[in-house]
Amino acid sequence: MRLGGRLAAAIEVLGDVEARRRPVADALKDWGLSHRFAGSGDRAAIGNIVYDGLRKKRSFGFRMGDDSAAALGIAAVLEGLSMTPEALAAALAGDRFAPAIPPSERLAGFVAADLETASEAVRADVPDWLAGRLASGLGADWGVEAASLAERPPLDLRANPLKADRDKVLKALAPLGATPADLAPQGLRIAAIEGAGRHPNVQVEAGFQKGWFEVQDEGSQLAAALSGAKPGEQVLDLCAGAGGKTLALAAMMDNTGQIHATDADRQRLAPIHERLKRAGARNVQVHDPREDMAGLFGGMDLTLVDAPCTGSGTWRRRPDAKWRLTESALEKRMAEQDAVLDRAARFVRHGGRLVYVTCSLLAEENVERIAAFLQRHVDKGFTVADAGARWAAALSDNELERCRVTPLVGGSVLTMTPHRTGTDGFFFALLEKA
Ligand SMILES: C[S@@+](CC[C@H](N)C(=O)[O-])C[C@H]1O[C@@H](n2cnc3c(N)ncnc32)[C@H](O)[C@@H]1O
Repeated sequence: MRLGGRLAAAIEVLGDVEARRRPVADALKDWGLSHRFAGSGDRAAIGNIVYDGLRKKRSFGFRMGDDSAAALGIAAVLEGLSMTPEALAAALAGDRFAPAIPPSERLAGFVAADLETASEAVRADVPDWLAGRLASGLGADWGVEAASLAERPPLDLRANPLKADRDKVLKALAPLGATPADLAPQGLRIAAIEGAGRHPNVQVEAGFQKGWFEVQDEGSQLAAALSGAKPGEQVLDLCAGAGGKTLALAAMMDNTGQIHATDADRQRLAPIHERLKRAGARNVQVHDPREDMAGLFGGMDLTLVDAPCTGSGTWRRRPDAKWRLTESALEKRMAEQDAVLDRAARFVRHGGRLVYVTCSLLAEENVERIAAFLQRHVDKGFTVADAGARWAAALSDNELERCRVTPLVGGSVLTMTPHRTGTDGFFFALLEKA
């Protein structure tokens, strides 16, 4: 396909996402199924236009003076492929599959538009109703922080020391451009894609099949590392999902002690079995959601709540979620977070730790949930540990400023963001039970 056909396809998918308020991955998959002639390079290029258009939907709409699917697709091509309006017009000339494009003076207006005259929510590429909420979670520079959620993300991997050390994985993946991650000790990074490129499919690599590495955002790796899981401990991963953090914990514990992994959703949990096998993790017992786990009450050294959340910290990877999020969905997540924290508290032994993680940057899902938990459990002996000190102990001096540390009742909690930490947005809190 030439650029015109790719752009037309992207506009069709953007229209579908908008009209049916459906996940972008589903819309792209459907388009692929009904256009089997499109090769993998075409699909990647179409995907880039669609994702870029959704990431910057508001600022592109402002600069184009139009937020239709066509305007967003054209803006994404101009910016994503660094094309001038003239170069775009020339590339589409004579292409019968190309969409109509606005007159060149309007495209010149897009290039010259001054975003400084736009509202902060437009500059940050977020819905208006979320602006104040992001500000209370991220502080005065929330606009810059939120805008970084509209950039293309890197592909992050975690070497699995149960099977291979990081140097070995780096060597194997050097041809794919993998480099050591900045902060996570086992992390590797393949930079964000440029132009019409695409990330390599690392899951077909022999090293992946042999369990040498996993795909995991560096923020998720750091959250697992900060939990301080140690060999020999009893650990409960209560919201294990497909096991991203479970696998990281198993490696930290060097396959000793015991991790109990479960999730409310059997379908989400299902892939964990295959992943554990491939990673060589042998200290994990997976519990069906229907199982009665009362036998573990009061027995865990570490209970991890990787809570269900709005996922606002992952908008780089799932930009459609940013526009679909509603206040009622946020309230529902908050109620789930309270419920799962209350359940988790029952498993923590005296002297044990309760770790709460979200991939959200909204204070309502983060620091406010911890504050509400402490109020509900005022007589249970939970205190907030100094997560900032844990971060400082784990990283070198010049990296201390890389995450946001918020003091909270005698301790502190952490927020990682694409802008500061170069990771997805994550919140981390650790409570200790006296
Ligand atoms: C952020 S995801 C977990 C991701 C996973 N830990 C990882 O690292 O790959 C949150 C998970 O919480 C689960 N969940 C939601 N409510 C729950 C509850 N009340 N108890 C346990 N799990 C729950 C969801 O099914 C979902 O899989």
